[in-house]
Amino acid sequence: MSAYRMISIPDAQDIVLTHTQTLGAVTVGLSGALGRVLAEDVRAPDSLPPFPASIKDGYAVVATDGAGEYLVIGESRAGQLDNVPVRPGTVAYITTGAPVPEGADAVVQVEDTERLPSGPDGEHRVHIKKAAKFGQDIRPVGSDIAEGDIVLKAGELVGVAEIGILATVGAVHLKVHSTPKVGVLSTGDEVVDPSTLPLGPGQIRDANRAMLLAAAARAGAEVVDLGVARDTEGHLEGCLATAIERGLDVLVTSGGVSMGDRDLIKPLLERQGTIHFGRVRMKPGKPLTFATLTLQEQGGRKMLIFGLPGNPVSSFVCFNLVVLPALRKMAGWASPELRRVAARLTSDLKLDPERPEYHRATLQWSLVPAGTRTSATSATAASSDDSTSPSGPQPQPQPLGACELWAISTGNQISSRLLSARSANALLEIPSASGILPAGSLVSALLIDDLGGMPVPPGGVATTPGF
Ligand SMILES: Nc1nc2c(c(=O)[nH]1)N[C@H]1C(S)=C(S)[C@@H](COP(=O)(O)OP(=O)(O)OC[C@H]3O[C@@H](n4cnc5c(N)ncnc54)[C@H](O)[C@@H]3O)O[C@H]1N2
Ligand code: MOO
Repeated sequence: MSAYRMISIPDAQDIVLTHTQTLGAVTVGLSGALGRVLAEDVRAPDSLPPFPASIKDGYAVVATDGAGEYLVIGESRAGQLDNVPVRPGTVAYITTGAPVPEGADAVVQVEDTERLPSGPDGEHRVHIKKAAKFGQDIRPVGSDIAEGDIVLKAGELVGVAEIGILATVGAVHLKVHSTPKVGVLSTGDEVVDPSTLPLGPGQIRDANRAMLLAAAARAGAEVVDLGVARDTEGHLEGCLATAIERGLDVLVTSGGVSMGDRDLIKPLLERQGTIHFGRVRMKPGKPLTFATLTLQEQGGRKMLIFGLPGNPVSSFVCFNLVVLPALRKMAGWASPELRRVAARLTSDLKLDPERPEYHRATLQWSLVPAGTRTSATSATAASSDDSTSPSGPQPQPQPLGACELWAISTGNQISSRLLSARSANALLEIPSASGILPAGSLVSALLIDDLGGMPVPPGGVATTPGF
């Protein structure tokens, strides 16, 4: 009988986030800001465009002049202009993005003009064929960004477009939240380096360390590979001491948290820190353990320790559900939880009467044609339980109907089978109950990957008319 009370998943997540502090701010250069959370508002020091700018290649004119033949008194090109004012009865050649010369109040695109032969004195003349409206094809000063505008707020995540926005406003030194330093340690005498070939008796290759290092790195963390701890108290203690010395914010271990006599993680954490929970009602991941260590010798700072179960899928699921939100909170995310969407099952799922299950699935967007009711039968017909060839409901021709996400199971969900996480972009939240959840049922799905890479259904996704 375990000494640890079994707690619910939301309680476990709350406990973790309560013990997680958002890290302070550091200054980084523009290219270092990608994926980071801003720690201060960013304002525009000047307007964009900084001058009235032409939207077209053409002629800068005085709108009230109307159509007719005009003298071209100069030109304004992006980056250089003649500084000759445009007076009524004259025009200036202008290129896209160039400053509209003083006196001009409209631009006529080159397609609505005809260049006339130069006169004997070499003067350029042009026939403006269409009268312009005041302000036509001119971007006024500050029409894209006004001076003093807050272009990005503290708490915003910097993505690719945000890098462009920051560059536009000249923000090349940025205050962003620090990202956590995360160490990953595997445990177990049977666990050997991935390069081992052939395997010795009883050995298995270390899948968790590489996977969890990758997961932490993708979450933006600075990662530290702590290797593999042998199943002895002494070696494990030594590994923990190294983790402390390395100044980690977070230590993630895998294995050694269950009920075996060589499952040494919980006893170690009990001796050196505080265990906040040691069992969670979830499948997979039941022995998930969370502890904090107060490091007196480092100013009393706290290190978070996640003892993930050794089964690779359990590690994968627990990382996503509890470690990732903690890393996000540390890095400044205001809402660090995984995002939920609704999806329909493409196949029946067997329910677990004891534990709610996080069923790995690949979400795929598809159309339900107008007038077609989603039913268990139609969904089952298109379902696949085979992780090697995910396929969903066939796309239907127009008209457009409801847009739905379909959840395609990755197959056998045993927690040793990491192939059940292959191509998974969601964890389906399947409540604990007896019996079968039929295909076509609507379930909630936690996103664990970018939906931009979701599979395209056989035959492609029907397009919107006009695209
Ligand atoms: N008597 C009980 N036994 C078990 C229980 C229980 O409640 N009572 N819970 C089971 C559940 S659920 C899980 S999950 C596992 C978790 O066990 P541990 O965290 O102690 O993990 P290990 O025993 O060290 O390893 C489990 C499994 O995973 C393999 N493994 C470990 N590390 C790695 C690695 N880095 N890469 C790849 N594979 C790894 C290991 O060889 C084992 O096969 O406990 C159940 N037992
Ligand atoms: O909870 Mo364990 O992670 O089922 O295999």
